[in-house]
Amino acid sequence: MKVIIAGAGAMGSRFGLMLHHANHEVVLVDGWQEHIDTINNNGLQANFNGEKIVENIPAYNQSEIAKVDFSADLVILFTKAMQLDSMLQSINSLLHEDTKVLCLLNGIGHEDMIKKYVPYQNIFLGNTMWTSGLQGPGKVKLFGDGSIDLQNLAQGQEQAANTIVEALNQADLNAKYSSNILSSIYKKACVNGSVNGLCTILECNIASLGASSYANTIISQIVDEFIAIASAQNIFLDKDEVLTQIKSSFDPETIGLHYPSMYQDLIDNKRLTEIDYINGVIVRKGKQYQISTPYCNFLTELIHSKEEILGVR
Ligand SMILES: NC(=O)C1=CN([C@@H]2O[C@H](COP(=O)(O)OP(=O)(O)OC[C@H]3O[C@@H](n4cnc5c(N)ncnc54)[C@H](OP(=O)(O)O)[C@@H]3O)[C@@H](O)[C@H]2O)C=CC1
Ligand SMILES: CC(C)(CO)C(=O)C(=O)O
Repeated sequence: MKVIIAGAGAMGSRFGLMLHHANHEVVLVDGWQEHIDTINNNGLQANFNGEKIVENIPAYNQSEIAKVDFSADLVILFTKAMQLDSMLQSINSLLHEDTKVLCLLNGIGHEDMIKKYVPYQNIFLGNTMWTSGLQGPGKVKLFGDGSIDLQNLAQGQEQAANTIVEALNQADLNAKYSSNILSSIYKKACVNGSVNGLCTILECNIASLGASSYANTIISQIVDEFIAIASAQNIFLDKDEVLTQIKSSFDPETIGLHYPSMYQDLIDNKRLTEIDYINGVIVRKGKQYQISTPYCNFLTELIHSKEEILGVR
């Protein structure tokens, strides 16, 4: 399959590398020129579960991708939420009528943005429990396991969704078709809404958060707020299932040693966070549905305060 990875940061690099290794024809697109140059000169270098590997994958700056002759079967969107609009503008001319576009960003509601650029029948939504971390331009550290859930947005595109699942599984990405992706996205957002903001404020990894005696109480309140907002939109979540998924992420054998992407953004790289697309969405929807969301509100305000203190905002 011919695949464009639109947003080749930590996660885009992981997916690009694994798909390329499985003989898919992959092109990486990103806005970070030093990263692009390093990949083109030295290959994409990875510490892959302790083993050093290099994949030679063509990489382009998003400002030049429109000139490239590459007719993709699949685009995987992996920017940060605040970069999604500009990436979609950059790749717009490469989307032909059959190009499927799969969104794997964290957060809620990205389909509203994607619909402006991509025909409805070509939009596929998903989420992933894979992790990744950039160690510098052209270098990623990959460990642990993960999974992907995805579904077609438009009715009648189930077969196309299953073709994407198959392509991802050829690369051992552990994908499965979801019959209720909106619920799955909310479930994943509960994980991010709990661990990303808290690990960033507390400056710890997921395992240390889980070991704190306060974690369960705080996380239970946050999850209640996500569930209330989801049910106001007829999206139903089982709280026990959600809490089990969150608790499984505490395990150092799964992703407990991972520092969430929000920590990587703010603490490691002094970049803005995606909080407005995770807990912030719950706060905004809470106002709309008149549902009180004090924990999400407080966490969103704390993260914005930290962005200000660190001179990022
Ligand atoms: N990291 C993870 O483990 C996981 C992340 N996700 C989600 O996947 C999506 C992509 O996240 P992720 O891959 O972590 O994003 P990254 O922060 O690694 O990369 C996103 C973009 O940020 C820019 N960038 C990143 N680091 C630097 C740097 N040091 N200097 C300059 N520019 C930089 C690059 O684009 P540009 O230069 O154009 O700004 C890059 O494409 C997000 O929605 C995230 O929440 C989901 C699951 C796990
Ligand atoms: C791995 C996980 C689930 C941790 O919250 C994530 O999505 C992230 O780092 O943003």
